[in-house]
Amino acid sequence: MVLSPVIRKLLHKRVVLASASPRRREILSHAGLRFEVVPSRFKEKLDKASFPTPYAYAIETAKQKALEVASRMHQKDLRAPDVVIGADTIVTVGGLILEKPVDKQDAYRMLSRLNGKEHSVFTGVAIVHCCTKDGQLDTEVSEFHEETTVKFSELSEELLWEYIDSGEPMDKAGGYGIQALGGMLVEYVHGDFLNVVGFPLNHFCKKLVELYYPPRRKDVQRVKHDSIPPVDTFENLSDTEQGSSDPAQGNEGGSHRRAEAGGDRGQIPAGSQGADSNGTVGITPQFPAGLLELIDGFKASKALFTACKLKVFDVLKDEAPLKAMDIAGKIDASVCGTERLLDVCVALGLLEKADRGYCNTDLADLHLASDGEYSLHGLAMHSNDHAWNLFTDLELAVREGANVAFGRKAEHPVQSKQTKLQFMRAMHGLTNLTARQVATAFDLSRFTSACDLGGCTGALARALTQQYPRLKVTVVDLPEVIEHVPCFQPEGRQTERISFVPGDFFKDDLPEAELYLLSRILHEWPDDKVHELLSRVSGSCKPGGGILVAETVLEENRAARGSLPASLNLLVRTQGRERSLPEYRRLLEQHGFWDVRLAHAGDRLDVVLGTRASPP
Ligand SMILES: Cc1cn([C@@H]2O[C@H](COP(=O)(O)OP(=O)(O)OP(=O)(O)O)[C@@H](O)[C@H]2O)c(=O)[nH]c1=O
Repeated sequence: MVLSPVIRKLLHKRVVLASASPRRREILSHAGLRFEVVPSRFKEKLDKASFPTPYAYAIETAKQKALEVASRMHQKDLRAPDVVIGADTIVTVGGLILEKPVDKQDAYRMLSRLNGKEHSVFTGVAIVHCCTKDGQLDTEVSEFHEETTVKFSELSEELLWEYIDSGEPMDKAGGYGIQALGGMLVEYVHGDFLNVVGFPLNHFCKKLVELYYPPRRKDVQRVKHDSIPPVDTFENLSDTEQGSSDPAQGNEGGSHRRAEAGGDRGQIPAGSQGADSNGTVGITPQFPAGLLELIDGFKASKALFTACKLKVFDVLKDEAPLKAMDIAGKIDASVCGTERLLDVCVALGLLEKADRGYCNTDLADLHLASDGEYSLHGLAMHSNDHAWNLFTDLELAVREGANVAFGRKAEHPVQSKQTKLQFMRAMHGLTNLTARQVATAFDLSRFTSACDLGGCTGALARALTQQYPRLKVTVVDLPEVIEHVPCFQPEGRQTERISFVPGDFFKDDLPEAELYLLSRILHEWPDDKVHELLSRVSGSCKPGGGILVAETVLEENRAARGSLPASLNLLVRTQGRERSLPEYRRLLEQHGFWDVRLAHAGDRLDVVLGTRASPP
């Protein structure tokens, strides 16, 4: 359960805690936050003397920890998380800053300094909002610190050494852990206890309120005291779109984000304030810009699809800058229509416009032109030509359920002749973007043979053979898919360790392999077919062999990161569905796989690995 709506603001973002501290992880997960943990590699050795105050040092260290993780993840995934949280806790006494002791003697020196005295514990926190623009990482840092005063009792040498010998002091600032044995050393605490433990949760929530519910202009005029509400009013904050839900887009937010259609989110629209007879200003809701963006979302998608279909990004990849008139000539379209479409693409961050004409952004060059390893042109076209039509029947699919919809409307993505190449293009681009992360989510070096069922163009097989020099991969897919595979072979990069076998994994014998791969396959099928397939895999897989399932795994409350629209996609198109980890675990265990583990493989994909147990 999440008590604070402001924590809920982060639930649909990819949040990363840049810390190895188990205490921070525990405090934040108890608060209901969902996040990944990526410990920072930033070395804590900034020059303390160069900071005006101890907390300035802690804040800077926290910031560097978070920025290191943001930039590492951005380099690795080509996309940074939405929010990275870094923290640093220090203890100060008599003008000295104490961090974690390096050995027992150091712990003794620290504890002796604290013995019988008051000291301060500071935690600096950095909340880094990230966005990727034209392939570059853009960050916006919010930071704060919290101070707590702690007094130690007079402690004997014997007690100090006994405490040191317990091993507790070694990974803790100041050489003690107030939450455990160290609590016995403490006479009193003034301030936030959790701040001493390593994370000032209360101040963190206040900071989020400040970021996610920026004060409206009229409130700023009327409220003289601190505009951040005390923590006991968090529950009163509405979770509807009151003001910016994204600090990087709010009034105080970063200039790096696009301006909102519909105006400044933090402003009250003209004419919406009314004074009553007492002269009190009435409360009018803020302009729901986020909601309008959602209502208009389909128009933005359609503009992107149309520009892809008309090959605008291909034209501009070959030759740029070009004026609207020249582009219109090349794509055989009207000048006025083309100009409007191009301007929308500029507003969507897909094109750039200068005096000399329009150019692709890096994003469009990389992903929206139809060639290139990481092109998503095929996916955009598949969405335009198929998903779009199916979604017009979403209401029907919701009313009647997937089973009914399947019989009447759905088609297997590769069954229709006209669509199979386009579908292959869509899958190829998408798989290329995630294949390396799937291949490296677990160490698969113990396997020497793998079979990729429904492996389509072999994009995952290629990443696997690149990663594991001993591995041979057999790709099984329908004959009409395999027939087109040569169109997708990157020149000069064929490998003898990949073979393609035409076949139907529901009917034909599965090739022998130590590891079976099912990437984005299981979600396509209803439960009975999933059982049928897993039982065939289980029958072919020898004890000790493995099964690797790449899917978007639903979080506990079924809200997967950014993948909810995809689950509707399955509803309108197939009888399949996304599943949670317990569901995958149960499925695999039912078919004789044990030690089922999960790893994330980037933004929208997870990997589940199971090992074939010996038959009883
Ligand atoms: C005073 C006190 C500190 N701590 C721990 O001390 C570490 C501080 O070190 P840090 O450098 O801020 O963090 P880290 O553990 O190195 O992790 P990282 O964030 O990766 O740098 C954190 O763990 C805190 O909980 C306690 O557990 N209890 C206490 O009473």
